[in-house]
Amino acid sequence: MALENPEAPRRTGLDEDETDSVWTDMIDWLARFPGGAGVEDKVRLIHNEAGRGLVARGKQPPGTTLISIPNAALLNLRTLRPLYPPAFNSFNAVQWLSLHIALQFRRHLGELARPTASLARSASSASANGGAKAASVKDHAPRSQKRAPIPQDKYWPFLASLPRSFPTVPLTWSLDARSAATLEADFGIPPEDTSLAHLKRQERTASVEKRIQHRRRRCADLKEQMPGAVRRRADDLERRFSEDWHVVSKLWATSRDQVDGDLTFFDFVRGWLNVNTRCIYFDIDGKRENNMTLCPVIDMINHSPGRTTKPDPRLSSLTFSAPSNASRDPPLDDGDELSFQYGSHEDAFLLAEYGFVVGEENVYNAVEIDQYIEALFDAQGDEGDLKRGILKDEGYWGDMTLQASPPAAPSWRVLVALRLLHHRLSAGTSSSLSASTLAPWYNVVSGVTEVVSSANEAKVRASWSAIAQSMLHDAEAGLAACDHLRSSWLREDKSKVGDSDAAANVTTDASDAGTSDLLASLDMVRTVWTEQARISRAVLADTAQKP
Ligand SMILES: C[S@@+](CC[C@H](N)C(=O)[O-])C[C@H]1O[C@@H](n2cnc3c(N)ncnc32)[C@H](O)[C@@H]1O
Repeated sequence: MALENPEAPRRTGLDEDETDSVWTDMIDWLARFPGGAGVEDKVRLIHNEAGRGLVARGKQPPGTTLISIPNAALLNLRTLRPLYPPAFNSFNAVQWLSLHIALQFRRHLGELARPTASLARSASSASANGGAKAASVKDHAPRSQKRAPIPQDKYWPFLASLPRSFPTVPLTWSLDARSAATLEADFGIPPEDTSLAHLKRQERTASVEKRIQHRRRRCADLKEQMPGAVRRRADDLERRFSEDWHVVSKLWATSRDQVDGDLTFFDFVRGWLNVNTRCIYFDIDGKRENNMTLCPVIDMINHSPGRTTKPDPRLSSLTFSAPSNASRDPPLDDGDELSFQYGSHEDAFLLAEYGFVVGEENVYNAVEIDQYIEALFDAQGDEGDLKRGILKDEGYWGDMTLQASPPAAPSWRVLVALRLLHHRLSAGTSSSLSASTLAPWYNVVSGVTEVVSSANEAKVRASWSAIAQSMLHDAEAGLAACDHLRSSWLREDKSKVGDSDAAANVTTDASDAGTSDLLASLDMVRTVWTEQARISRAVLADTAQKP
């Protein structure tokens, strides 16, 4: 769970008609809580390239409280615990919230099929400019709710507003790229899982099977185009997801008779991605990892890099206010979108965790060069290993980047590593090092001197410039591969539309094939490559200017 920045929330997007009724129901439900009325007095819901968002109703004076959601309407460990038997107490917040959403989706919505759900929805989910609304609630009509309510239904009017698919999140590509049998094996899904059984049935249904195969291929293509930094983060997210699924499904297997409901793998995926993209830091006096909450309405606020205004927990509510006089965030005029910074995150992180990118405006964008630097140390053999150990001991190993924001340059950590790399040790010192051998380097690290030596500095510069060149080369190859893939998808879709035109009563077309969400995803991957190229070029240009 990406909670290193306490202010981080997470994601969504819907079709307008459906959203509006779901939104109205949620606002009515909130009004039943003491302090929960008047949510729409100062804000209103909009739909834009980020999915849904909130804008100010009228000019809002600095510091005005715009939204105030009572603590009782927040969904977190504190409010969830009373709804479940003690057997579930061992769950952490992510696991419990994900399970709860999964059970509620299944109970109120029934089968949320994968991947045809995203196929059916995808055409309307991506905006004309190539952005993708994160998800839709229109995937499935709600089941009629004739059954008697159970305690766990308490938050349904809020949960009904949550997205049910996350087409631009790499975890979705990774799952959609696999067959039911592979998923079953990879995630230890029990054979009786109804969502997997549904997918297996679809795989055997001639009319759907082709589209599933088609999407599977494209998702595999998308995965292949991911830059290393996205891949690393996406792998990490998948590992966290998988661990939570195992913990929850294991306990569920022995305690399912204590709670009304059916847990399925794909519902859990949706629950987990909602938690990961929408939770807001909120202190419930628990372990740090559990200090998080889902929060109606405030979870509709989108991300803007650099904003300092954040959701603000008060004694009995979670609030969001117009930027204060002291803030450098722009004041809110009528129709201006509310936003805050989910964290100081680069696009690779935003894509892997939340399914969107910002592009050039993201001041945190940087190019990861750990692998390249590691290779340079490897090439020095024992001496390189020794130096790597020193960097680790001193806390300088890893997280080495080329940075865009000004001036474009390698990070301090890169300089520290490269200065040590090029500070050659005399023969025989590779097993034991005296302080004096390393003194010139330590002097630079501690700021006593600026460079180890001019010769060392020249080699350092040559290294980083070679690395930037290599990163630029990789980025250009990545961009070309994305463009090639895009053209081949479009060509393939065009020929499909032609085929279906020819066979007049065949309904399959490009939109059915889920083209727009995949294209939007590809554009996001492309943006990360574009940023890598831009930053590498800027570093090279800056290097060239220096004597
Ligand atoms: C907390 S929700 C915000 C509300 C969301 N837009 C919705 O429709 O429910 C976070 C999600 O919104 C979308 N999002 C947030 N900020 C964005 C941005 N600057 N650009 C594009 N999408 C954004 C992403 O899908 C993200 O995962």
